[in-house]
Amino acid sequence: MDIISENLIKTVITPRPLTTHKGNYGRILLIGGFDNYHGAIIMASKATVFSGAGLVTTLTDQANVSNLNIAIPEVMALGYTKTLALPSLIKNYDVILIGPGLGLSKIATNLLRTVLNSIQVNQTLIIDGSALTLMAQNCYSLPKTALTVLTPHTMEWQRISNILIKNQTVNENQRMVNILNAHVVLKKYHTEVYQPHGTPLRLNVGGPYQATGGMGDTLAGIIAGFLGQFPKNQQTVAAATFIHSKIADELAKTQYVVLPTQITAKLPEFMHYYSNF
Ligand SMILES: NC(=O)C1=CN([C@@H]2O[C@H](COP(=O)(O)OP(=O)(O)OC[C@H]3O[C@@H](n4cnc5c(N)ncnc54)[C@H](OP(=O)(O)O)[C@@H]3O)[C@@H](O)[C@H]2O)[C@@H](O)CC1
Ligand SMILES: Nc1ncnc2c1ncn2[C@@H]1O[C@H](COP(=O)(O)OP(=O)(O)O)[C@@H](O)[C@H]1O
Ligand SMILES: [Mg+2]
Repeated sequence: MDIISENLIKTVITPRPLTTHKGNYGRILLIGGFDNYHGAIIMASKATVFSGAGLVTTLTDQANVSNLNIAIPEVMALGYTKTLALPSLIKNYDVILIGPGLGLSKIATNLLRTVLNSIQVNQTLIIDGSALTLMAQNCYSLPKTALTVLTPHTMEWQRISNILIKNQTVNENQRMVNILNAHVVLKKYHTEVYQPHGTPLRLNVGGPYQATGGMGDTLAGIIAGFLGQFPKNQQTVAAATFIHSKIADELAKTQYVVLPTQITAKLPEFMHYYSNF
């Protein structure tokens, strides 16, 4: 088990070549924010934009569109309708994140199933929150993509892997990661980042001041933003995970709790620091 270091993050976050444009920094599609979870996808979308993604589109509950537009006008907001042609929409994106505030409704299940059936091998898929629970409930298999990243908390991992929380040892987790053939960010105190048949990485930053609803939605958004612009590998997933909790640690020097949106607001400053580090 290796520790995720500041050295790793500086190799991932590099200065931008002068002639690049938004098309070079990822076309990201986020899907979520239904039922009473509208805020989750707003937090995820904000985090994706603030982490530097080039073009961000968010598909959410129709009733959430104006709130999303007000919260983060850089995002192209799409309201869900029954006539939505999701398979042809998905084709336009490099990275798809599904799950923050998706809920467990029939609409949510249909959206997830369509994503799993439509995604192509050159695309990256991130599955978070309710989408993980739906995967487990419906016994859905993971598709073949360039990279699939699951971002469960320990209960979501129990549902997906059938490994009880008390039995979630590094060896057991790695065994299941190999079977699933997906990257897994197992969120907890000292989050672990797994890749199939690889060496697990452990975070040594972060703490209970992060125990606020939306903290994981925000992390999922950062991972999406990072995978849109940096190499699609475990180091990039680990760098996103590191910066999320590193910012929290900095804020926690003077704050009892750290809010997800405060972490997001600090992303550009911390990315600037690490790009020149
Ligand atoms: N503002 C919004 O719109 C927000 C929307 N959100 C959205 O809500 C959706 C449902 O996600 P969820 O994680 O809240 O519920 P669910 O998967 O049923 O887990 C609950 C069960 O798991 C356990 N458990 C929970 N966390 C754990 C942990 N870290 N480590 C270990 N155990 C943990 C917990 O245990 P207990 O609290 O009972 O001790 C309980 O048994 C999802 O789409 C998400 O994006 C939220 O992000 C909040 C802000
Ligand atoms: N005690 C803790 N120590 C470190 N990180 C924590 C702690 N409690 C929560 N977190 C972090 O907060 C996030 C919680 O994720 P999750 O439960 O999915 O949140 P949500 O679904 O409400 O957005 C994870 O990134 C996790 O590592
Ligand atoms: Mg979550």
